[in-house]
Amino acid sequence: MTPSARVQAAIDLLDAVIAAAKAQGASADRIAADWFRSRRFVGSKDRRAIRELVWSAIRVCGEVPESGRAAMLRVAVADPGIAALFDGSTYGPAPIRAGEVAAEGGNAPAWLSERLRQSGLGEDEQAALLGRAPLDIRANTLRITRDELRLRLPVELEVTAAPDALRLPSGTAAESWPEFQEGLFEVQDSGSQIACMALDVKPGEAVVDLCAGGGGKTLSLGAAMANTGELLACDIDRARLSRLPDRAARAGVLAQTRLLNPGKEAEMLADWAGRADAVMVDAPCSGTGTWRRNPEARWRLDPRSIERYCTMQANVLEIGAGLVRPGGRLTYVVCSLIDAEGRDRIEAFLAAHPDWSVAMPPLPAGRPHGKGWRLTPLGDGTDGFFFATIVRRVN
Ligand SMILES: C[S@@+](CC[C@H](N)C(=O)[O-])C[C@H]1O[C@@H](n2cnc3c(N)ncnc32)[C@H](O)[C@@H]1O
Repeated sequence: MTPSARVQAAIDLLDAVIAAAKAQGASADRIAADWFRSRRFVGSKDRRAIRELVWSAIRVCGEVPESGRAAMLRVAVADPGIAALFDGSTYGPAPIRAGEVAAEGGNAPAWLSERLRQSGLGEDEQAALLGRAPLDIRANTLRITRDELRLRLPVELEVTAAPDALRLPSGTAAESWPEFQEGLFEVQDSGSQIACMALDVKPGEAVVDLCAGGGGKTLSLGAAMANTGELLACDIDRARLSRLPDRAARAGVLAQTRLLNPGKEAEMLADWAGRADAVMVDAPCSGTGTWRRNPEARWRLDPRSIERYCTMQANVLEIGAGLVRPGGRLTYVVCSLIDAEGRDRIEAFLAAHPDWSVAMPPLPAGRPHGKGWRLTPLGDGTDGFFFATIVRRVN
């Protein structure tokens, strides 16, 4: 493909990504995968270049762009090399017309940028939410230590603040390595690893991961428990939870799973009521801390979606709290940096439940935020997280 044809291909793909974002359809990753699958003639170098162009355009457009062309024109504003490729050549984009308007730049839709500002994130912190994420892995301590793993892997690795984490360059295909198939490591952002440390689980404890999804945090908790005690992973999403048993088998983690019916969670967990030593509540959230991985997610949010997440978060926090024994603890986690979803949720919970108090263990990165803890891409090189560990008073 010529460089101009790559730009036109990126414009076409962006049109599909924008339409899906407006209709709450498939993610940009999914759309790109399907798009390339139906164009097998596009070689791997061209694919990489097209993806690069598409994701650059998604990153620079704060508001949902009118069209793929308008989005690519925003890239061209800052990059004369791209502007020159609007040359009208065969398969290339038509030349830029006098007065043709590029999509609006910025970090996020204006209302969302303002919510982040009110949550203490300035322009530089917001810009860092749109950087490129490295690939962090976690040595599976059931099988190997971080140092031993480092010696076995074929690449240069950085260590991060999380004690079992190693950092690889963005886009490394680590899941194709034999060491991954052997369960020696998991792919997990260092911030997520540190959020798990906040629950401080110990061998022999009875632990529930209430919103386990595909089990990213369950596997980390199982390793910290050295596979002793009880570990129950729950979710209301059958498809997500069904991925957990295979992952747990590969990692050698012993965990039970339980699919919950929405609205009947407490009933279906009656055997755990007031019994858990520790509960992880990795709540559903707007994901503003994960834009490095899926920057187009910011085009899908509106103020009502944040409210809906807050309602779900209050619900799972109550359900999780009902499982904790007197003297036991709960870690509430969101990968969002909007205070309504993090800091304010914990404050509201504590105000309504005087028998609970905050008890954060020492952590290797991040800083206090309200009654909890915050990690950010700019400050910590991790995804953005808010989390807080709270303890139920012994009566
Ligand atoms: C942030 S994701 C979890 C990610 C997962 N813990 C991990 O580390 O990979 C939030 C999860 O909460 C689940 N969820 C939403 N409402 C729930 C409820 N009422 N009870 C249990 N899980 C719920 C969602 O299905 C989703 O999988």
